[in-house]
Order: sequence, then C-alpha cells, then structure tokens
Amino acid sequence: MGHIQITPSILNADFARLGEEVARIPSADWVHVDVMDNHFVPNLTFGPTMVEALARSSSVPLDAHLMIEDADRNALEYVEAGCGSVTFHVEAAKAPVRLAREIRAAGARASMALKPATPIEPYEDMLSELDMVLIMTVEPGFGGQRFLDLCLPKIRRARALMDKHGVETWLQVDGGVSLETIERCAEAGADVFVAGSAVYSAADPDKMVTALRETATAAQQR
Ligand SMILES: O=C(CO)[C@H](O)[C@H](O)COP(=O)(O)O
Ligand SMILES: [Fe+2]
Repeated sequence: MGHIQITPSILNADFARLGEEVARIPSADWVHVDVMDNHFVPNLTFGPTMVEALARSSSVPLDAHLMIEDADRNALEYVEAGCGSVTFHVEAAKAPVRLAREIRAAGARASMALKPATPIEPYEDMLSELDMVLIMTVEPGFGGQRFLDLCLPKIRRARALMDKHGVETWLQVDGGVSLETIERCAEAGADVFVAGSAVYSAADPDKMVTALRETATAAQQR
C-alpha cells in the first residue's frame, strides 16, 4: 500500500474564484477536478480550457476525474491541459487498455474509475496498465452525498487483487469521504482520498487536509 495522499475536490468550492480556492489547500497532494458533461452524469462543470488555466495557476498537481461519455476520444485533452493524473470511467471507455496506454504515453498517470455497481474483478488482468484505480463511494454527479458503505468490500477486494499481482497501483476513493468515513476506507486498503465538501465546508480547508491525512495514516497503520 502506498503512503496516504489527500486530493481535495473543488466541486464544492466557489467556481467564481477557483484560483484562490486552490491556493487555500497548499498541503494537498493533488487537486481533484471533476469534469462532468451532462451526459455520463446529470451535471455539467468545466472542460479542458478551464482545467488548463487551473493547472497553470496551481502549485499542486491536478488529478482529473472525467465523468464524460466517449472517454477514448476526449481524455488526452486533459493530459495536454497539464493534469498529472487522468482518470476515465470504465463504463465510458470502449477500449480501456488502449486508453490507459495512451494516457501514460502522453506523460500522465493513467487511472480508471468504477461506479458503485461496477465490479473490479473483470479488470484484474489490466491492473498493471493502471497507475491508480478509483472506487466511487457515491453515484457520480454531485458533491455532498452520503458515503455508501456497500462499496467497502470492493475496496478490500481491489486491494487484495493489487497485492496478488504485486502492482504499485494506487487505490483512490471518492464520494462522501470525511473525518467520519476515512478510517473505514483506509482500513479497507485505500491510500488516496478525495474529499470535497469535507474540505471546502471546513473553516480552515488546509487544516482539514492535514486532519484527514493524520486520521487515515493512523487507520492504515492499525
Ligand atoms: O466525483 C465526485 C462526484 O461525482 C466528487 O469528487 C465527489 O463527490 C467529491 O465531493 P464530496 O467529498 O462532497 O462527496
Ligand atoms: Fe471526483
């Protein structure tokens, strides 16, 4: 398992001041940018032009979470926009192995996301093609939803498969992660944690990043 990393999502930040909002979390390992196209999910956020501007203004690298249809055709735009990690949804990719290879070849970390009802087992043989697997712990589309405990067994199974294959793939969780739920995820084997509303509703977002990291690190070492 890798060291604990915290990647705040700006989904619930003030979109009119995104540069300043990102500057409020200097301790973050990554900034998680949720790209939504109103087709793959019933919500619309921003596209590559906005992400490119954010990448230029941020001292923290960007972790793009693409909730878009036709990921095969559009994912590389986010590598070009300057994201250090690009996550596509397997439900939206026609050729996930080819896409992961293309993302890596273009110079970013390649990551694949699974919605709550999508199993990890069919993708066991492609773990070595991936730098990260993202297990959604809410239905994608909106911030501020309740954490789905039913996803915890899948986190455990994903960690077991990664151990079995001896891969260095990171295991990210996204959705409803807070000081209350992060321990369960870390104990199940996750090592990269997205937290949106928990961070941006805190009085001091950067202190919340540190508190989340400490809580997860303690749970991982148990
Ligand atoms: O991908 C997402 C939603 O589809 C967001 O990253 C996620 O929901 C973060 O927000 P919160 O921590 O408030 O759940
Ligand atoms: Fe996300």
